Amino acid sequence: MTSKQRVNGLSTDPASELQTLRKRLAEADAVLDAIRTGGIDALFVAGDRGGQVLELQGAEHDYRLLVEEMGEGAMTVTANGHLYFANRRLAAILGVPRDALTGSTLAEHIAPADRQAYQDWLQTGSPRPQRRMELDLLSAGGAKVPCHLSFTELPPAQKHGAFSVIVTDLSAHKSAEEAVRQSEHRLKTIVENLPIGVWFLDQQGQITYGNPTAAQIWGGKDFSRYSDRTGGSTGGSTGGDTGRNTGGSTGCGIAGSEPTLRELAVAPQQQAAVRAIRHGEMILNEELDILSLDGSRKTILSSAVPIHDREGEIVGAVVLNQDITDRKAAEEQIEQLAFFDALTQLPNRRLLIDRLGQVLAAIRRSAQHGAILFIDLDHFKDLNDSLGHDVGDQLLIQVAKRLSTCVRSRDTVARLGGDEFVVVLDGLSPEANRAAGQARSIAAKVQRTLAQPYELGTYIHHSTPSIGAALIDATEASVDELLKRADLAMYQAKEAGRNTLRFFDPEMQTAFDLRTRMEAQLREGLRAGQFVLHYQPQVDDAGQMIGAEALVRWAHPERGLLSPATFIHLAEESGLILQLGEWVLQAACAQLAAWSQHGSCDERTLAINISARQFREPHFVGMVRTALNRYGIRPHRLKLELTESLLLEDVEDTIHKMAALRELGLRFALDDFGTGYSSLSYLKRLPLDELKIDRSFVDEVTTDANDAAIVRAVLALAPQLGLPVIAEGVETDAQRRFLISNGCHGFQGYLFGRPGPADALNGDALNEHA
Ligand SMILES: Nc1nc2c(ncn2[C@@H]2O[C@H](COP(=O)(O)O[C@H]3[C@@H](O)[C@H](n4cnc5c(=O)[nH]c(N)nc54)O[C@@H]3COP(=O)(O)O)[C@@H](O)[C@H]2O)c(=O)[nH]1
Repeated sequence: MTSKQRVNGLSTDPASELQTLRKRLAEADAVLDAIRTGGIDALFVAGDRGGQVLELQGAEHDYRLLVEEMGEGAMTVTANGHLYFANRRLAAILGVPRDALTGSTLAEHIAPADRQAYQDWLQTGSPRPQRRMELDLLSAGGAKVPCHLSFTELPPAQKHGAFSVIVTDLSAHKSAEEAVRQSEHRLKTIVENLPIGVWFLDQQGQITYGNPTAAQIWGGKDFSRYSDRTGGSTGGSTGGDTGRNTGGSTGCGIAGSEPTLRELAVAPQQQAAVRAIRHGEMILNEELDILSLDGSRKTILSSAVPIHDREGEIVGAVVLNQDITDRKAAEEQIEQLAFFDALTQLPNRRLLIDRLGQVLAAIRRSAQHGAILFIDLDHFKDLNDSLGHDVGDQLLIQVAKRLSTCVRSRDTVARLGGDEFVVVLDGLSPEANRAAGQARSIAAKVQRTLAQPYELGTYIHHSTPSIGAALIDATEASVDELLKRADLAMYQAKEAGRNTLRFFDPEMQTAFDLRTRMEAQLREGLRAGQFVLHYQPQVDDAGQMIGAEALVRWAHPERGLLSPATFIHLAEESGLILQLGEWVLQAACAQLAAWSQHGSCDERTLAINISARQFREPHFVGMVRTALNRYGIRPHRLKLELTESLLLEDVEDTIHKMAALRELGLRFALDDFGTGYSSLSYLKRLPLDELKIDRSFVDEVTTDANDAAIVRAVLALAPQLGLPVIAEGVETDAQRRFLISNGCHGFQGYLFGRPGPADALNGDALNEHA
């Protein structure tokens, strides 16, 4: 900007002269100020012979430019606090035009709360000391602008007591600082509240920070105290290993010279932090068992990451600890439940199969032998039934303990369920005979040990085991097959009179293979609908058909029509009888429904055989009810044939189920009567409708006096029990006549008709023998 001012000559009037002088002095002052502040580039000095223009140049001009262009605000202030110069930057900071700043007081630009500090300095007598202050200035809109102000008194030659102020706007700096502060706060809040223990360690391994979770994990309230007294370094040993992978992996493990800390520690090379600091290793999720300061044992996951400075030097480490004690306990509990029997704590079937797999693999490598002992307690069921399951459980627990004492710790003792136990022996002789001898002597020991009396509460119990043994060799037999072999041998032991040992042999193997094949075929047969029902008539003494017995047949695709004698036993053992029995029930109901369509057959009853396993099924009653409803059968037309042994198996269950079925309207026949040991008083408790004299008595009833006597006795007794009798297996007319003469009115046998398809039931044929 260019402006020119003129200095005029003086007037001669003293009063006006004084006034003019004053005015001129004020103007001069203003000019000088203008020169100082850069408002003037050139000066016209008037003289007698005109005037002269003086250009303002040089250092002062440079300084002025410098002050104008500088990035800081700058002002000069009179001794009493009025601004007489402000640079562009200051005007921008305050948002006030420069002209408006000149003449204003500095105090009015300072926020009220900060004014006093400035006032105090202002009132210090001249020369004032240089002073720096952080104050909030006020912008034109009244907003606070955080600034740094540097006050410097100007040399007295310039203006007495005047001072300059350099103003730095701290807004950006402050908000950056605030952002950093907030970020730090956020981070700290996160770290303090993390459910993971976090440690910071310096290069000496001293703890510089530990969050509350870290303290909690290690049972210390304030871990920082350990860092004060350690004097320890990463190189220092901190104690020995206290157990399985036991160790301190945190800073306290490194830094501690405290006895308690020594207890926590393990060999330094095991400590994650030490390895991170010493070797720059990054360690992730090492599982460690620790002893924390409060004495509790914990399992933690420990990770450590080295911290580097800008030059890449390791200056410490950050360690993370996660307490997984509860998780481990839960995992162990799950494993316990999944792999161990809850009653005896022995390995269960699943774990046994796994161990057996390992033993088999080892045997294939080593050419040694192993053996499986399949142990079943004799008459265990009787104990359970008579004294209750609690007492039975006590026996099983004691058996489990005794078994474990009979074998080496490397052998496996498992409980399969019920009263079945399995012992797996490995490391037996490579020579088969010797290995069998070894297995035999261990089995004998088991037998002796289990035969000792048991104290079951106040009761002394005697129990014996039946043991099946199978050698494990390097052949291709699978784990399942090996188990089945031992199982089979155990059944042989049972059949041999119990309390004995039987070895699986090759003949058994052939039978076993056959059985396995048959079982698979049976399963397939059921799936493919290969079963049919044949019907054998039951007649009265006039030869009139009163009903029939349904007898299942297997239409085997290769072997033709098979008698149930060849497969019922296997179906029962394999459990397939449940499926087969249900099919028979449905097919019989369907047949009864079909007969209902023909008025003459409408009153026929149909007897079906029920196996014990089927009858014991919890859903048996419901299954029968469903079948009756499905085919709309009048229940009294269906007769269930139950054997004596079935009825005696679990008396209470039998009575309960029979009563439920009787309520539905079903009828019952006692099959094979005379072959068992039924007590008559007991039979009276059962809701029976009919006795079937077993075919074995009928067979020789005319030739064998004993059989004749038995049959007579049964026929004499039955009316007293209120039960009609059917004699089965009647093949000759002589047999029929004997039976009729002794009061029998129901017959079944080849004499009246062989079992055959439904449409072969022929009333005329029956009448021949009437
Ligand atoms: N759980 C189930 N068991 C069933 C079922 N079907 C049959 N069976 C049982 O299988 C066993 C053998 O039955 P099967 O070969 O059919 O033999 C029966 C008759 O054919 C035979 N019988 C009948 N009359 C005579 C005769 O005059 N002589 C002679 N030698 N045999 C004859 O007797 C068998 C009937 O026995 P029973 O059941 O005891 O009345 C057999 O035990 C059947 O029970 C089934 O579906 N489920």
